Amino acid sequence: MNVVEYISTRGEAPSLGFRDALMAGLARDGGLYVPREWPTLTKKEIRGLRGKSYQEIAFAVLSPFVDGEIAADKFRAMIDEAYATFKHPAIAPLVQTGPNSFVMELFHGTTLAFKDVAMQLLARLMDHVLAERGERATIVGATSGDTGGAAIDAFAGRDRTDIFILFPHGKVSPVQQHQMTTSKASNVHALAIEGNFDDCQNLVKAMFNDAPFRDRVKLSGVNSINWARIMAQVVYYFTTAIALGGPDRKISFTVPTGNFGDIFAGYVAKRMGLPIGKLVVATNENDILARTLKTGRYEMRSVAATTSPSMDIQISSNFERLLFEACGRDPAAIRNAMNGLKQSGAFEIDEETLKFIRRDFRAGRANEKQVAATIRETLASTGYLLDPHTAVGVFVSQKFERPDAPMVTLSTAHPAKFPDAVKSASGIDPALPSWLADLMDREERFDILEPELKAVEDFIGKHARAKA
Ligand SMILES: Cc1ncc(COP(=O)(O)O)c(C=O)c1O
Ligand SMILES: N[C@@H](CCOP(=O)(O)O)C(=O)O
Repeated sequence: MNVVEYISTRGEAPSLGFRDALMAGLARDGGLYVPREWPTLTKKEIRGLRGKSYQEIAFAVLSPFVDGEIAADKFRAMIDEAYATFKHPAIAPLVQTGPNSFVMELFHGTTLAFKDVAMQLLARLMDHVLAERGERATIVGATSGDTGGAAIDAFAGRDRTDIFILFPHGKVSPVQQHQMTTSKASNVHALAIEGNFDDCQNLVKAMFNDAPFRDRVKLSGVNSINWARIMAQVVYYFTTAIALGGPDRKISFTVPTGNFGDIFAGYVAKRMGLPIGKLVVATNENDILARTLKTGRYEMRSVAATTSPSMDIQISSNFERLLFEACGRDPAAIRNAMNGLKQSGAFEIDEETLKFIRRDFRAGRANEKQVAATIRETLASTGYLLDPHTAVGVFVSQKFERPDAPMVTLSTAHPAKFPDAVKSASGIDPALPSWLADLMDREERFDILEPELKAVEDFIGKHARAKA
């Protein structure tokens, strides 16, 4: 029996070991996998990580989750390979922007967004498990712009997988679109869906909930519904806190938030024993999470297009993982909440559960004017150029800075991914790095589909090479 078992938030799917949870993506009852118990590191063990490289810390923090299901030397080699693709030796370097404020740059991977950090490792983990089992898989993902590019980059040309990325047609930045549509690899399929990100994500979940289809094409997922995505994102909370004096000092983090995966990884770091002050949820005008923390009512509204399109999201998948924690891991409560969401687009959070959430989390929103002003003012005062998602974070973080705990805002994307918004706010046209310099001239290849499950399943069924 595994020491670390993964259980579904909805309580009606089998519990799994690490490799099966990795390949499953979404649980068969529609829930999300979490470890039955959180592994912990003592303060002494965390102190022991001081002076170690990102890769060494990743190995120490992640091994308890992998739980011996992948041989230690192989896992270590995957970590080294994954982070050798990064252009900065620190992987997630820190930049000081004020006396006690910092930006953690997560955009030094090949596709210039924080998604590369987890995706490069995920692709290697999946490849390893598929090779070991002599199997193939069909990978699906929904994207509001960044997950798609990172997944395509990480899986392109891998012969055990075909990857199908659903993105909202016309609602991602031109750079993001080209990152998804110009791959020459025959196992890559970019699907422009006539809808918004939530439609794409609903389609992905519907495919997982269609058991015959799921089994027929051997479906697996690369969104943060997949536990391994969250797990890999836990590492940079540790590296950053350690660099700033942790675990002997509490550090707070502000996270530009959409699907709640990145900030949930911060919560996991805290549960593992890392002293974290507050975790601040920063939303753009699509502020369902900020409203929820304030009112206790999770209520969907229509999605507004903003200059931070990757966060134009209403259904934050990973909020389900936090709710599961906050309600005492009661799967029936999660099933009720999710049924409410499906039927009426809303659910209420009871007082106790809300109190639990508010103990660790704070939330705020930035409107479009505030985002542009933050880009402009940060450039003027520090010479540092923010992308619009990071600007949402920096704006919100200012409300929660305290003299007793350094505040770190996660910089989730490079400004060159969103040149129009950055130029209009700052006058600067940020250049793409050398390996992407000709990106916008590369030939595009994508298919356009209606947001209908049958159309998407038919397309995938026709092109996927994994067959039961
Ligand atoms: C640039 C950027 N910032 C922030 C987010 C929000 O992250 P999360 O969905 O993990 O909350 C996303 C998308 O997920 C993103 O692409
Ligand atoms: N902002 C994301 C949305 C999907 O998030 P994920 O973390 O669940 O993959 C994107 O850029 O696609």
